[in-house]
Amino acid sequence: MSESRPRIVPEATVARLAVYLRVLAGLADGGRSSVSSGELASAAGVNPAGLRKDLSYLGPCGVRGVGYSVAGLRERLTEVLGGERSRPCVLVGIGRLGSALADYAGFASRGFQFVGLLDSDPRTVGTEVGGLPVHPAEELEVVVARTGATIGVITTPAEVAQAVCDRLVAAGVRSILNFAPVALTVPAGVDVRKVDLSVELQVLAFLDQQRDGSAPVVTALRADARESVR
Ligand SMILES: NC(=O)c1ccc[n+]([C@@H]2O[C@H](COP(=O)([O-])OP(=O)(O)OC[C@H]3O[C@@H](n4cnc5c(N)ncnc54)[C@H](O)[C@@H]3O)[C@@H](O)[C@H]2O)c1
Repeated sequence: MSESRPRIVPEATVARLAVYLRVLAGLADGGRSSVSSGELASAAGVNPAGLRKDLSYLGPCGVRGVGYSVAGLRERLTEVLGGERSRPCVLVGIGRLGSALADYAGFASRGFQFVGLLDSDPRTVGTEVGGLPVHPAEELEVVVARTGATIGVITTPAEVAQAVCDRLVAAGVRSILNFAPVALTVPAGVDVRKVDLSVELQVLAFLDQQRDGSAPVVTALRADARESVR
């Protein structure tokens, strides 16, 4: 009985599955029909054993000696990651970063559609970014209810991010992507992912230091630890 229970996919694996999907989309655009595990692993920046372990969550999908069908694996990953459904997102804080995100067309092609933009600055409210009008921040609950947004993206200053998050959650949003440099507190049942480019840069700086032998205390990270920071 226990064999039929679905395996829980760890969050770090989900993030890597999304990277494989992006790599496969690029290969498909280039007209490729198959890819070896070595090539896919290298393009995704992981080791082949890690790739095979990650893909084992999808069930059988590769053919020994042939590799993976680009279309087949892409379809399976899309299905598992829920990318077939369009996900409506609201974006709060339409400043420099928020405007750049709202104006980026690449999210829609991956199934993430901005459906509502909100800002508290009267100079920004009423302007259009990426073809959408910016609504006053007070309308957050109305916009979430009207659009059925399921993901809230926060690009406000850190001081107000928790309050914005609380309002998104109270309005029924269960997935938050936070760019503000603050750890948000959310009730059980709500998922928060934090994006922090400075952490990524710090990791790169450390790996660079380690490569040239000037890392001060930790001289080597275990291979699996290196894997988990990617
Ligand atoms: N995660 C990263 O790697 C990364 C990179 C750059 C910036 N940031 C963070 O992203 C956030 C935005 O940065 P920015 O440079 O775009 O700032 P910005 O000042 O240009 O934009 C912030 C916007 O939020 C709006 N705002 C303020 N309070 C609000 C509220 N209560 N409700 C709705 N809107 C509100 C402001 O009017 C402004 O338009 C900051 O927290 C910054 O630290 C993160």
